[in-house]
Amino acid sequence: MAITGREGGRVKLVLVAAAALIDADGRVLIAERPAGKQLAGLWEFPGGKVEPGERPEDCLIRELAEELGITVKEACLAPLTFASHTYETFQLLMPLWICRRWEGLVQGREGQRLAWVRPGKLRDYPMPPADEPLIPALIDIVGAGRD
Ligand SMILES: Nc1nc2c([nH]c(=O)n2[C@@H]2O[C@H](COP(=O)(O)OP(=O)(O)OP(=O)(O)O)[C@@H](O)[C@H]2O)c(=O)[nH]1
Ligand SMILES: [Mg+2]
Repeated sequence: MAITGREGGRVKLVLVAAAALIDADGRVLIAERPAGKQLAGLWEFPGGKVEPGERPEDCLIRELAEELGITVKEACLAPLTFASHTYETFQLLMPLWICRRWEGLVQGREGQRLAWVRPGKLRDYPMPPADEPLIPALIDIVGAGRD
């Protein structure tokens, strides 16, 4: 049988590379999607769409520089888990890497608000539906946090 989407039609697959940056206190960085973008106001992991012909790791390093102003070495990215979520108009496939080392100061380069959050508190921040299933993997690897 042919591979079909939820409606029985063809599915548009969108590949997004994302990172969970972890600080020395075991907090995870999330960023608020700016007004005007799809899913505005929701908190997400930094990252973005993989361009045609681009390696996902190169995409993530590029997006972390563009969005946060930091330099990340590929050796400092470890695969953690992935999201596969059926949105109305596309199928999101989003590998999530964990990163504990980077160069530079993390800043919201695109005007987005940032928050460093203990994994056990991530549910206090509204996230895209694709992201909720990723939280247990973060709690497993980092711990829920003290408070
Ligand atoms: N970066 C990121 N995108 C996510 C997450 N969860 C999630 O559903 N998405 C979706 O994945 C897609 C990636 O979008 P993006 O806006 O980050 O892509 P981008 O950085 O390349 O921006 P652009 O397309 O505006 O240039 C969006 O449809 C977004 O809603 C997440 O945790 N992080
Ligand atoms: Mg992005």
